[in-house]
Amino acid sequence: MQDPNTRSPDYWLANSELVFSADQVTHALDQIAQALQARLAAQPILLLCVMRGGLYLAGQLMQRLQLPARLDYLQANRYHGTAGSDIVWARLPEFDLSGQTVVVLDDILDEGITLAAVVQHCQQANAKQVLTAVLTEKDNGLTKPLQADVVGLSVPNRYVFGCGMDVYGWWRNLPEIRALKES
Ligand SMILES: O=P(O)(O)OC[C@H]1O[C@H](OP(=O)(O)OP(=O)(O)O)[C@H](O)[C@@H]1O
Ligand code: HPA
Repeated sequence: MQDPNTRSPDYWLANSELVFSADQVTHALDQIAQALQARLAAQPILLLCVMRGGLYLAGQLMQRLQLPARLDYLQANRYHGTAGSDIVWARLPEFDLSGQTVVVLDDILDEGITLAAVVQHCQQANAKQVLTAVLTEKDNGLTKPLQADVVGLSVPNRYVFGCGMDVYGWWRNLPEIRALKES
């Protein structure tokens, strides 16, 4: 079998199916922003983007949230190709989280291990409040270590990509969400 790392970006498009259109994603982004706005009112917040996948959601929400926000990021890597493993912390936030209202942003809550570890980090750094928002949650039937406060879209129990999520590094920039075909 061919090494998936050597596949062309077009291969992944051809071997996938649409799950949510760009319009559906836009609607979900509007709803995430509204839900956060309702919970936070005009409170100053620190947006904490979980790189790399959270970048798309963070960029979209920054255009929608009308409250005083600062931005920081961390990088937690857990997936190699389509398989999860232990978290490798490539970067921790630069801001002092102590006393802050932190809004953690990520592309997907799959097994929940990454988001739980990020929330734990914020709590250990004495954040005043930690809210979590994910663009998608995978409907995989697992008992997860946490639930996100705000979830945009529920995706099927398949490997999905687009809107921040990659398939072997490709297509984080896709404005729609697609799922790999089951072989
Ligand atoms: O709920 P979990 O099973 O922990 O999976 C979710 C995490 O997996 C992905 O990160 P990844 O490690 O692939 O890094 P990336 O953000 O650079 O794609 C994704 O961006 C989430 O952070
Ligand atoms: O289905 C997925 N797609 C992209 N990234 C992911 N990280 C965990 N699950 C996924």
